[in-house]
Amino acid sequence: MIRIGTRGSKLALYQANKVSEKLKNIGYDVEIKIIKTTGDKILDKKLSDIGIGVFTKELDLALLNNEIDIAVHSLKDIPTVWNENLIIGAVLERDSYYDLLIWNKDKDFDEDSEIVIGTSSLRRRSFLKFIFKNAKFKLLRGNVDTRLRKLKEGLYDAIVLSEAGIIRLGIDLSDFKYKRLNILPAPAQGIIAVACKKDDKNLRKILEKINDEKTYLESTCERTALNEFGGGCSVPMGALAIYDEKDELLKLDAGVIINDKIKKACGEIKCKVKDINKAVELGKKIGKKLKE
Ligand SMILES: NCc1[nH]cc(CCC(=O)O)c1CC(=O)O
Repeated sequence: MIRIGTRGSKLALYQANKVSEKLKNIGYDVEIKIIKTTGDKILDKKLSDIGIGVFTKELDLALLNNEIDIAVHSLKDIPTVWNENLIIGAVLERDSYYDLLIWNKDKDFDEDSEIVIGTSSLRRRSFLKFIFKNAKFKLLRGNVDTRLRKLKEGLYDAIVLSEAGIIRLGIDLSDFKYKRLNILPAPAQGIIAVACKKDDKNLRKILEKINDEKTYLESTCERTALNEFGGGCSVPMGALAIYDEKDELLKLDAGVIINDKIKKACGEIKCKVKDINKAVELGKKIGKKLKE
């Protein structure tokens, strides 16, 4: 029996169920345990103000205390410097990495409008300032349903959500208007990750069987760039790595906002899909470039 730990939100449960299905398909029994995290309890603050690992801490402890065997997370919620005894044992194939801007149907605005945009993410706010120069930003926390309800109630002119979250929840956006934003996603956005204890050799072997190698390579590259630049969720950094399997070429685009200016860096490296060291090398190089 593999005990899966997860947060209790609909999105988290969807993600845990997806991992559960994959494990069942290869012959394992699973059980899902719900654990509340600090990020679920504190709903009136920006994520960057609550601290690092707000969505993982309680699940990390449950892993270390052997109350669960694996924990399922959105990879973008796992800090790059995390816990030396834990490891990402598998990632699932990436879903959409786009951010969506969503607004009420009866509303019209353009890039010069003085609109109020709801988001709790420093990255989204910082990058969007360059598109909507006169926009004001208002805190928006809570699960995806709550956020859409607040938009409908008119508390915001528009809000930003990840397309992956919307698709996973099967949310019908036909009551709204929306478009994909042309901004760099959070490192590892749209990726479901499975964590386990580093010394749990048996479990790591099992997780290897459900791991998507291309996604693992890409997310390692993005997360290395974030780690090299430093700061985790408290820096407005976006990064997107894409591996072309035919050409065996890994490309990374990254950007940060510093003092209201966008700094961008990009690069590429030839490598095999299993060559994680090359992904680390490229991530470090681009992270360093951004720092200069
Ligand atoms: N910040 C919370 C969070 N963490 C992961 C997702 C969705 C899944 C993903 O983008 O990987 C979301 C919601 C959102 O950003 O709209």
